[in-house]
Amino acid sequence: MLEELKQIVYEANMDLPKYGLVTFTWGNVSAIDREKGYFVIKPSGVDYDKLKPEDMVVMDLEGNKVEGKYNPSSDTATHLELYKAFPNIGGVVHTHSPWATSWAQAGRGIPCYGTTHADYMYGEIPCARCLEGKEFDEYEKNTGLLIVETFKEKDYEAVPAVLCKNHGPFTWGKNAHEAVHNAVVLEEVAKMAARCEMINPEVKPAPQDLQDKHYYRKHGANAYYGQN
Ligand SMILES: O=C(CO)[C@@H](O)[C@H](O)COP(=O)(O)O
Repeated sequence: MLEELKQIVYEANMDLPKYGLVTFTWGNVSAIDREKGYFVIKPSGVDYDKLKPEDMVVMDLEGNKVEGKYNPSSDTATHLELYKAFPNIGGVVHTHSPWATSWAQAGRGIPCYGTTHADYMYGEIPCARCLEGKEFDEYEKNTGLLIVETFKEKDYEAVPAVLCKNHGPFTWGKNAHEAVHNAVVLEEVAKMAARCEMINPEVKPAPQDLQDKHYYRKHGANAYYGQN
């Protein structure tokens, strides 16, 4: 079942080590078929160099495993909450990519310091707070709900990325390939922003007109946040 989507998710997962976003098994990609009501995700704890397309795990939208010899990724419940809350996304990525994870561990969102950031993400990339107390009882589900809460006043399509404090980044897109692309962009932007602050600790975000111009030029007339 869903063999084509398994192949897509397998290839997207293999892009994570290809772009230097993961070490060992520290990451996962999924994609959803909303018409069929299933999503496909990487299996938990399987080394990337041993992964095969047929190893991908098929889940329903209640979080039940439908097909697959392995357990689904430990972050599956987070992916599911994002699919439920963000209707226009088709793929989700989670990694521990070093620069984005460093911002997450520092508990800071990433300001927009330049055009590379502005071309892909509108304004600051937020850092969601860390879970507390009993919230850890349903860790992965509540991580997803916390991301959704963080985007209550933000356009998830204009900022397809979030940092989870003391954990790491999640990105999304209209499909798995775009979600991986956004994960690569996030890591590069996180690296540049950290170095920018090292070079000039007084640095300020890029002028709003520059941010608007670059985001608008790439995403079209209705792209400005809040002007749709
Ligand atoms: O955040 C974590 C663990 O801290 C997970 O993302 C793992 O790094 C990947 O887990 P699997 O996808 O292999 O279950």
